[in-house]
Amino acid sequence: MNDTVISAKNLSLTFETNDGPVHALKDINLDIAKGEFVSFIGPSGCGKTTFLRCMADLETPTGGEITVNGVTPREARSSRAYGYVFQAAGLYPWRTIGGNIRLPLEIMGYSKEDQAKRVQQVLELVELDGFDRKFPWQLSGGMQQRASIARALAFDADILLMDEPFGALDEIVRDHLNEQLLALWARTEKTIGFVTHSIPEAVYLSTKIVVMSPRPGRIADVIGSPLPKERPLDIRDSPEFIEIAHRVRDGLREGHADG
Ligand SMILES: Nc1ncnc2c1ncn2[C@@H]1O[C@H](COP(=O)(O)OP(=O)(O)OP(=O)(O)O)[C@@H](O)[C@H]1O
Repeated sequence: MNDTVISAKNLSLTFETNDGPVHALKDINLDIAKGEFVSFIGPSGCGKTTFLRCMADLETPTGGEITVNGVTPREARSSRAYGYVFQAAGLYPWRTIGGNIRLPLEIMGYSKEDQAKRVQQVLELVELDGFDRKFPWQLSGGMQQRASIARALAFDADILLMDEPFGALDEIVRDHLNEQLLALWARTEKTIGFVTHSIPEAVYLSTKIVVMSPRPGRIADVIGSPLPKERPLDIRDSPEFIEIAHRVRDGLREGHADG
């Protein structure tokens, strides 16, 4: 059985700018299997966001190939294969939390009844039940980010692409959201692509960590995690965790040395 969900082969993307070409991605080869939690980590400008945007059909590669569920990102997008969570929660302030989550469902033409059912389901998944009538500004930053995850989950896509969703939050809130995201992933068995700058976050969440390096943006190391699926927060003190974190750090250092 072929369970590859995302496959990049010699994927490249060069932006033509006034200052000359920027090689945001060069010869990226990576397969992501169904149900994996894959983090992308690397210094600013190494192409993490660009890679995620290529998967989501928000950017067009200039070389190589990328498929999502065996088809082009464009086709996958029109079959609603993925939900996308941006760095900032990006909720509309004039819509309630329920209204924000409902928006993609309205656009997709779900019935009113189905919309209400799905909003309720995803609010429960992110532990925000009861908050559907609140406005975004009535919620904390962490709750807003959860609402934005709920919005990406609303149409039940199998793939969730998340671009540094917790970057702006303090560490305690982030820890809590990391735990909740892992629980949600375990429950829903979705395939997740996750951009982060944090080594502990990448190691805690992932089944696979992709270390990237800049100029040109490329993959420096791919680290499979031997950690069990069940991960209490204190797993971060275990020797296995610390060993993977070291390897990620080494990969990041090598990338910097090249630059
Ligand atoms: N639309 C664009 N036009 C020109 N250059 C771009 C564009 N988008 C990204 N880049 C450049 O491509 C490179 C990769 O950018 P990208 O945002 O993917 O990096 P990143 O690893 O996600 O960075 P960060 O961690 O800061 O978010 C950078 O040099 C960036 O300046």
